[in-house]
Amino acid sequence: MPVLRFDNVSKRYSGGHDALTEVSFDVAAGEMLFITGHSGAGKSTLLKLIHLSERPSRGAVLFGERNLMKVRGRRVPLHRREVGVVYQNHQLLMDRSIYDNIALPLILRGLRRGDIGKRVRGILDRLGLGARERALPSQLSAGEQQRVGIARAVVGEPRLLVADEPTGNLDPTLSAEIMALFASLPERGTSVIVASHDLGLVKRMKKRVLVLDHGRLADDISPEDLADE
Ligand SMILES: Nc1ncnc2c1ncn2[C@@H]1O[C@H](COP(=O)(O)OP(=O)(O)OP(=O)(O)O)[C@@H](O)[C@H]1O
Repeated sequence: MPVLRFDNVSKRYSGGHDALTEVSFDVAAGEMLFITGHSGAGKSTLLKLIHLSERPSRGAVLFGERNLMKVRGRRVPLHRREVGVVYQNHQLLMDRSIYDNIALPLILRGLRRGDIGKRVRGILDRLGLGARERALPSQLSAGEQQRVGIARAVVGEPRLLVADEPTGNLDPTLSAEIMALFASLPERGTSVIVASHDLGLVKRMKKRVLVLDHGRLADDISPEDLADE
């Protein structure tokens, strides 16, 4: 069963603008893919439908067997536990330490302190931030802050990670590092969807690419086809 299915999804914003039109695709468990397209093509809107910041106007978004149309009220935060989100502006709590920023989702979930410590330190070490856990976000570089945002999104071991232009502000070396980190998540059971308009980066990763054009799915390119270009 796919981890995610878009079934003929359209999204019209209240002003009457069609951001997505009849978009259908599946994401397999353990798959990583990119969504690309021009500015305004609908990439962010598509991701917002997955973590329920927006709702489709027509069609269905299925997360495993869950029809997201039916997820309302108290069930929204429960759904979001299974979907990690990485933004370009990582929205860290600037007055809390790196450790606290990453631990927060686990504290909210009521995990035991010992378990939280193990998980947070594990992810900090993997991201090369082990020595910085007591630092404040303002004491870190932009790339380090972005890694903290990613750590926070993956510390709860979500089934799906969605990232919206996650390397937008970063230099090529850091972008490559972050992409390598994303690419390592599927083997740990997390599927990954990355929206990016950086075509060079998307091509280098050699993953499946969905191309949006004015809200329509214009292409669904397999990694093999990318390699041939
Ligand atoms: N809240 C909103 N209300 C009305 N229109 C919106 C809203 N959010 C986005 N749009 C419009 O929907 C279209 C798709 O926007 P979206 O942000 O999904 O595109 P995008 O591909 O992510 O663009 P970018 O690469 O510039 O971030 C755009 O024309 C945008 O102006």
